[in-house]
Amino acid sequence: MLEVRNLSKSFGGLQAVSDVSLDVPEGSIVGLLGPNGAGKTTCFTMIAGFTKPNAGSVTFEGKDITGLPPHQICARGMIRTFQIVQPFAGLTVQENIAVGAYLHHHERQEAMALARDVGKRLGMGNMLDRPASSLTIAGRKRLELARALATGAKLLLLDEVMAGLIPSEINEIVGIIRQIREEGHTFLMIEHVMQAVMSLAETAYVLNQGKLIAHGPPRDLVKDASVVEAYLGHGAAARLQDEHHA
Ligand SMILES: Nc1ncnc2c1ncn2[C@@H]1O[C@H](COP(=O)(O)OP(=O)(O)OP(=O)(O)O)[C@@H](O)[C@H]1O
Repeated sequence: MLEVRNLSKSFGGLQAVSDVSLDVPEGSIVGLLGPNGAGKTTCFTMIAGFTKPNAGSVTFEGKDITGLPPHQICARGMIRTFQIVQPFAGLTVQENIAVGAYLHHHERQEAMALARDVGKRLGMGNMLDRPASSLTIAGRKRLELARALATGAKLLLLDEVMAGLIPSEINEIVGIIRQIREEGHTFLMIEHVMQAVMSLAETAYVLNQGKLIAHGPPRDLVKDASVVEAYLGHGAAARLQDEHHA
């Protein structure tokens, strides 16, 4: 569904993303992992059209979308969410979800009806009339997912949707993502919460210093020496092995 080929981006002298290629098959959940500053968000901004790559291509459902602006990419069915959710504080939850629905439904009544349906599907039925400013962080994360779904997106790029949540809230969002996937959606997710990646993603790509260093099932990646070293520093894999044998 999504094919990223040889994507690169530099900021001044800093090579933030270097020759990254990845695939997201339809119906899958794919993780994008890596330590802070690895280049994950920069990849997202290029895939979703917020930043133009210096080189490489992005193909969505067989069509080249490299360099298209975000609203055109969104209209084709791919949307990104943001780590820090900033709803329109003066609007209700339903009105906030409707902001997404307006992409394909220009009549207020239709957009609001779709927003109500999506909100209910995501367990927000009893909060629709509340001001968005009253939502907890977990509520805001649900709202962000609901607004993304209301655009009619088929592929969702989730940027650290679990960040700032307590374990019970993480479990709730994991359940919601599973449900959305079963409804036929596809995900590429940046995520630091390994418990969530392990239980959701079939496969994940690991970036370090802008380059892809590994990819495969998350269960294998956490045992991969290059991945352990990227997160914990040079020599960490050997030290962990020694401690394990001691
Ligand atoms: N607009 C920008 N201008 C200059 N440098 C940037 C810009 N955006 C990102 N960078 C740099 O590019 C590198 C990759 O950043 P990026 O935000 O993509 O990493 P990340 O993997 O998403 O990190 P985190 O997990 O901390 O969000 C970092 O060194 C960052 O400082």
